[in-house]
Amino acid sequence: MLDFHLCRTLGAFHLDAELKVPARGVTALFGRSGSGKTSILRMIAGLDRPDHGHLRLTGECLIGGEHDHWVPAHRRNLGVVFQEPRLFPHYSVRGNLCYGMPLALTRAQRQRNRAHLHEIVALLGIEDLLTRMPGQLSGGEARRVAIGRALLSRPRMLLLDEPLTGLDGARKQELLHYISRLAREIEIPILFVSHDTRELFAVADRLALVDNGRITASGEIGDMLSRLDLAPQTGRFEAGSLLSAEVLSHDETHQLTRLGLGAGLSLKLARLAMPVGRRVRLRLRARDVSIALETPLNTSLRNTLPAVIHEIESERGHASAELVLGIAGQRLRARVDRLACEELGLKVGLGVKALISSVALSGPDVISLDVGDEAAQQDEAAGTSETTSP
Ligand SMILES: Nc1ncnc2c1ncn2[C@@H]1O[C@H](COP(=O)(O)OP(=O)(O)OP(=O)(O)O)[C@@H](O)[C@H]1O
Repeated sequence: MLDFHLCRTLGAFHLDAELKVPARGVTALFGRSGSGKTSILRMIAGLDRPDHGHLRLTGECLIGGEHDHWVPAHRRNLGVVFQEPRLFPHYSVRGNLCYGMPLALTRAQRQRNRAHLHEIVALLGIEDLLTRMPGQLSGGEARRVAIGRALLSRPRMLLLDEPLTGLDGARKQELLHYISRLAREIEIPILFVSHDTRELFAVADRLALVDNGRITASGEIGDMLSRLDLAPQTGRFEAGSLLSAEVLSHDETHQLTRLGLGAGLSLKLARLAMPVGRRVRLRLRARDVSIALETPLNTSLRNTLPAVIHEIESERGHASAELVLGIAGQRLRARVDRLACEELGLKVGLGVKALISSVALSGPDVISLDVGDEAAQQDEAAGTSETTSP
């Protein structure tokens, strides 16, 4: 468990942040620029001291408590990666990686360190960079090395402060891929600071919303993104849902993949390079979900799912209304015209059909939840995975 209540006054800014979350998987601190995310992270890392408060990590008190503890940064055993990679310019990549590794006095310890180095280097895809100097690395490569260096010190938690800032689209996707892979393959919990919902979708398991120095809500990422009351903070344009699904089959003729949502429901989208049986997380934007009262005839939409309306929010001054639908025990957000809402008589408890275009969904909207995806994708490419027709 990560449990803190940290208070600090920074000029005119008052931080009073309280959070209790399980110390496993990826927890994202999400909020606008200037909301206080970095200040919270720095106090957790031990780089700044709160005016008062407490911090406990897996039972150990690092700040506050009965004896007013203050464990200094170097004794907290946390791996911290900032926006800037901060590598040592005069050390090679290998030198940087080995810098914080635990001292190895015996042969067995040296072997353990070596095995750990190989494991992390492979996980981050930096095998070919080991002899380079930091000045010869791209922005994304330097950040992967910084994350590797933090992990090799065997931290009990990894703190990432907007590690994707300043990278272009392709480099960002690449680094996100490595971070989400790390999150699934290492057992170290990650606290991830971000102000980009796309990053959250790709890596976070839990979300804590930071607003004006306070943590205003926290919870499982799918629940948080589908909560209408949090829309002003989670972002109206990118409003959507995260659904859990499983690859059921591929239709090679039409280049489609069928994903099972549970309760016998499924939806089709463009062919994914993932084997049958793969568990995935699927992002569906609210604006890509339409509503009908009956299953429409003669439509180009390939996905018609029975749903029940759980919530409706229609704000004056907006042309659209926000809906939360229940589908196979999951929450799905939809955005429809207010006029359509009135004309169709949509209300809470009504059974409807959710219509989703298969072309609204694409590869980047689907994240694998299982480890070893690359191997599976290579199998796929080699034609060795199981493939059936829908
Ligand atoms: N040393 C300081 N003195 C005065 N004000 C400060 C100081 N450090 C931070 N602040 C203020 O505290 C607030 C929170 O800053 P912080 O960097 O934690 O926000 P953030 O959410 O991480 O922002 P960003 O996403 O832009 O990095 C801001 O209003 C900032 O101006």
